This record gives sequence, C-alpha cells and structure tokens, in this order.
Amino acid sequence: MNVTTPTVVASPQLSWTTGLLSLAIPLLAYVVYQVYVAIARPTLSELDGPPVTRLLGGHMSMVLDPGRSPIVHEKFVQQYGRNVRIRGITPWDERLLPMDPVSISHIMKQSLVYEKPWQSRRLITGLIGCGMLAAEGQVHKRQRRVATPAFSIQNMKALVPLVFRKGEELRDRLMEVIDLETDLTPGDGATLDVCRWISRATFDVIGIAGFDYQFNAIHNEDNELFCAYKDMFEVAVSQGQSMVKSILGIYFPIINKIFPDERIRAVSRGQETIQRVASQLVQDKKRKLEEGEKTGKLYEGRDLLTLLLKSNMSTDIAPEQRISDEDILHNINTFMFAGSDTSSLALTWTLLLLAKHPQIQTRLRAELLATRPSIPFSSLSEDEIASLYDTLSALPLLHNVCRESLRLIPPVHSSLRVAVKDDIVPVSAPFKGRDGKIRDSIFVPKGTFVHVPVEALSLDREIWGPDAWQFVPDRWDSLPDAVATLPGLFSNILAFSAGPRSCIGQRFSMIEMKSFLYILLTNFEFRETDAKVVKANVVLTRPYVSGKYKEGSQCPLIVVPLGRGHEETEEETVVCKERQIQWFSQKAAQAVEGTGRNERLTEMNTRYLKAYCRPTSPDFTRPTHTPAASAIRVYVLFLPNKPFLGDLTSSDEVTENDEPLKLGSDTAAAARFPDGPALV
Ligand code: HEM
Repeated sequence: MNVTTPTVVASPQLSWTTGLLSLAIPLLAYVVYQVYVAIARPTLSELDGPPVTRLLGGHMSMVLDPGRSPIVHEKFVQQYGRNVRIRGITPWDERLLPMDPVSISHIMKQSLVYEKPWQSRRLITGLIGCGMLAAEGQVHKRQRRVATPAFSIQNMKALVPLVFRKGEELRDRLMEVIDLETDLTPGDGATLDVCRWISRATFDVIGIAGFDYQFNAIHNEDNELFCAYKDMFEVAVSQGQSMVKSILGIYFPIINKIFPDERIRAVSRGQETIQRVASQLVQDKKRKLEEGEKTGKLYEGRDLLTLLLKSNMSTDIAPEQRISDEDILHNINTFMFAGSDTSSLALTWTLLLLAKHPQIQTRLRAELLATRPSIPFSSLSEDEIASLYDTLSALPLLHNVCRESLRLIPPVHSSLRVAVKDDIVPVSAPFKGRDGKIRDSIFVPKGTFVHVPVEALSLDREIWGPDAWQFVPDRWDSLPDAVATLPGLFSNILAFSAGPRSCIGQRFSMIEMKSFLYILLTNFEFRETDAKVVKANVVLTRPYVSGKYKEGSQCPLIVVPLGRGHEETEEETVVCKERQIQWFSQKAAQAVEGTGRNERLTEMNTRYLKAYCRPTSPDFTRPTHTPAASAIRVYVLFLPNKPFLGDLTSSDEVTENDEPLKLGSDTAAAARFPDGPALV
C-alpha cells in the first residue's frame, strides 16, 4: 500500500543517517542565517509594544486566542497606540500589529508589497496545490482574472436554486434525525451538533456549485472524494503533538518525505483520489464544452468549474494569460478549502447567536415567514426560487443579522502578510514613537510580518460604541460615523478581507447564508443547551464545548421542529395558516375537479385544515404525526383511487390507521400531482 515502506524496511540505518544529515545541514544554515544575517535587519524600532517575557512564542497566543483577543487588542491600543510592535515566534521575529484603519487599508491595498508569507503558501500548496489562495504575483493575477467572471452577480444568482435544494435536503434530514431521537410529542426537539450538520451541507453545496458533483454528505459521509477532502483539510487544521514537526516540515519538506507519518500518508492518499476523480471531472466538462462548440448546442453548466473553463477559453483572455488544467483543478480545490468551513462556521455562529437571543430569532422568523410563497418549495420553479431569493436578499433584519454575526465572530480571525520590500505605512493621526519623537508614518522594513487583526477592527469599542462586543443586529440601522472609515470588502468589516486579495466568494457566501437561514428558521427553532460553547482559533474560529476540547469542534443546540415545541407567534400563525390553507384548498379543488366528486369534500378538507394546520412543515414534504399531517392525509385520501372515502362526512376523523397514499410510489397519483407532496 505505502510506496515508501520498502525503502525504509530494506535499509533503515541508511535512511536514518541520510535523514539526520539532511535535517542537520539546513538547520545549521538556518541558525547561522538567523544569528548573523536576520538579526542585523532593520526593525520596527520606532514602535512601542508589550514587553517580551518568553524566549519563544512571543505574543502570538495573546492575539490569536479569540477568548482573549478582544481585551488584549483594546489594552494594546490604550497602552501603545494603534500600531503596535509585537513579538512573533522567535526572538528575531518582530511583527507589526496594525489596528489603525488607515494603516490597514494601505496594507490590504498594496498586495504587491504585502504578500502572504512563503511558509503559509507552501503549507497550502502542499495540500491543495497552488490555487488563488496560495499564489502570488503574476500567477495570482492570472488566476484571479480567469476566475472573476465565474463569480459575477449573474452567475452567482444562477446557483440560488441549487443552494435552496441543498437547504431543503438538510431540513428533511434534520427532521428525520429528530424523529428518530424524540417521541414526536409537542415541545420535543433534539440536541444536535449544528456545526457538523451545517458543515456536511455546505460541503454538499460547494461540491454541486463548485464542480457539479454530489458528495451527498448530508445523507452519509462515505463518498471517497468527500473523505479525501475532509482528511486533507483535517491535516491542515490538526494541532497537538506534531506541531513542531509540522513547522519543521514547512521549512524542510524533505523531512516529510523521509519520515512520513499517518497525517502525511493521509494527505498523499487524499491527493491521489482527488487527482483521479476530480481531474476526470475536469476532462468531462472540457469535453462537454468542446462538443457544445462543435455542435452549436452550447453546454449550459452553471458550476464554477464549467464557468472557469469557459472563462479560460473565452476570447477576452489572451492565450498567454490562460491557465493550465492543473491550475483549474487547484482552484477548484481552493474553492472547496476556502468556501466550505468558512461558510459553515459563519452559519453555525449565527444560529448560536440567535439561540442566545430568542427575541431576535422570533423577529427574524416573522420577517422570513412573511415572504413564504403560497406553494411548497418543491413546487417552485427555478425562476420562482430566484425571485424568492431577491426578496430575501432585501430583507432588512436578515441582512443585519448576517453582517452582525460576521462582525462579531468572523470565521477568519486574522491573517498574515510579509513586506517584500521596505515600505512607509500611513497612519490616521501623528503618534509618539518609542524614542519620544512625533511621527506621521511608520517605516516597515522588508521581511517584516504583519499580523492583520480581522476581528480587532470590528470589535473596536472606540469605533463601534460601548456595545461592540454584543450581538445587536439593529446597530446596522444607525451606525457611528467612524465605521465608514473602516476598510472591508463587505459592510466595513474585514470578514471577507479587503483589497486585491479579498474573498472572491463573498456573494456566494451571502446567498448560502441567507438561503440556509431562511429554510432553517422557517422550519426549526434553535435553543441553547446547558453546554458552554466557546471560541477557539484553529486556522478558523471554531466552536468548542468548554472543557471538552478533545471531542473536537462542536456546537450543540436544541433543534425543535416548528409546530411541535415551538409556540408560534400570532403573526406567524396567521401567515402560515393562510398560506397552507390556500395551497391545500387549491390542490383539493383540483383533485375533485371533473371527477364528479362532491364539493363537500373540498369544503370538509378546508375545515380540517382550518382546525389543524400549523406551521409544521411549510412545504409538507414529509408525513408526521402532527395535526398538520392529518390534514395532509385528508387531502391525500380524497384522491379518486380511494373511492370509499368519498363517503366520508365532515364529522369523520382520520385516524392513525388510515393508510396515507404514497404519492411517491403511486404513479397515477404522482402523474396527477407532479408537484405534490411526496408522502413516502
Ligand atoms: C462566510 C464565508 C467566507 C468567509 C468569511 C471568507 C473569508 C475570506 C477571507 C478573510 C479571505 C482572505 C484570506 C487572507 O487574506 O488570508 C478569503 C479569501 C478567499 N476566499 Fe473566502 N470566505 C468565505 C467564503 C468563500 C467561498 C464560498 C469561496 C469560494 C466559493 C471563497 C473563496 C476564497 C478564495 C479563492 C480566496 C482567495 C482570494 C485571493 O487571494 O485572491 N471564500 N476569504
């Protein structure tokens, strides 16, 4: 199985000696460089900063830990000003921590001066290839130019129905899981790890939207490509004992070749699978596009892979600006990597915040329910879903909730840059340097690392006001003037970064967040459990249960299907009932139309609905034992192939023993109601 094994077994001593030598020589060279060359570099000497109390590790744990960072950042600003000198990992590693909006804007704009450090780029490249996240300079420019048209507003909107369908799948799956875990009595909900479920769904979304591939992770986690990506991404975020080895592996990749551990082997296995399955997908798509060109029947795929290939082939891109198939594959990997966990974390944190603020959850639900179409989702055409999304995207509270959540808990907590040449960084106000002189800019020498504190700017109480650390979506209706000075691709926050290296998937994420929130909140209520969920920065800001870090990232919430334990507000009840009654009555009328069946049935049906209908499952796609399900049964039992029920009177009860018609398997009924509820 493992191609490296025979070498190691055949000559273990030789391997060890070679390994040690190949480790020792570069290590020695590195130490010599650091002592005699790097130490002589110019430093951020004019800036003030906190004292250093440790030889290694410096201040990184203080600024990287989201449990402490808000207070640390605030104290630093008060004591040392808005641009602070901090210590990185080694004694020679002085870093700039800018918390001045003017300085940060400059750094984010000057992407040719402030690059991603080669260390992080090498780590990413080793996992997913040199796509947009890792590339720099001309390579990055070329890739971004090819990818930008794929992320246009129009192309993103075309993905809306795909995202909705996945949202519905998640809803149905959660209902099934809850049914299994509870006895279906009112008030019942199940405690679910929302983080895990959302993550499975966002993986599915990026699979289908990224390259038209069904991971089906919502249903099971066995798909080989899904496992390959998951394993690789887990290596990227895994911490612990092998931290030192991981760092050494970045500086001296040969170590990983000579001494591969289980993680390295998992990465190789994952890469092999991705290479085999995903490159086949690239070739298939290329063939479809070429065939379309030849036959004049253009291939209409909406996924990012197709769009990337189209853009790369378009005449707008000069031949020398095109990217290779390998680059295309690396970028699809990059979208998987950059777009799955970030989105699922943004959604998870939003649901947790809403669970902690039930009044806001109720208000948001009422806003969402008011837009609910009169027919079930499953019956909506793609155009109708697109127009529903247009309505959603303009909802004020939904928008406020999304940006407030991304402001308060940005999934990317901070980012790292390195100055590749000397630079002068502007500041918003003159400041007193360490030598007591007043300065109006900062000299940043080549080689300096810059720690970009994404979270610090959006939690700055001097800028956002005293409640900046709280979840207050309404703040967005009247923001302090100072907020307008903050950089950010989205809403003056750095959640999606800023400048030429900002997130290309921001529009995609908003579609995903808003569609999922819509589907989830109109079907479930989310409540806090007794577990204390805390933030930890493991590449991204992830939820953990306090004291249970070893169990991995998780966010348990009680998920209650609406209509069971959820006490709907009057506003919700009215909206839901009216819409459901309207839909059922319409369908019941169609059912009896022209069949000579009496109108009494329609009337009775409506009566049942009036009595029982609750906002349980807005598009009625599943049978339940709730009153709404009885209403569904009544409606279904009216079908012509159940003639004896034509004699039902309005006083008859439909009992548990009445067999509901299985629309999904009954061809006659299915033909009659192609868009009807699938009661399977
Ligand atoms: C809520 C969800 C998301 C958040 C918070 C987010 C955040 C970010 C941030 C902060 C960066 C800059 C990283 C850095 O400077 O180190 C970034 C870059 C990037 N993101 Fe996202 N992202 C999200 C979703 C997505 C999605 C859905 C996709 C793709 C479908 C995507 C693709 C990318 C790519 C390709 C880059 C690199 C851009 C470049 O360097 O030119 N992201 N993202």
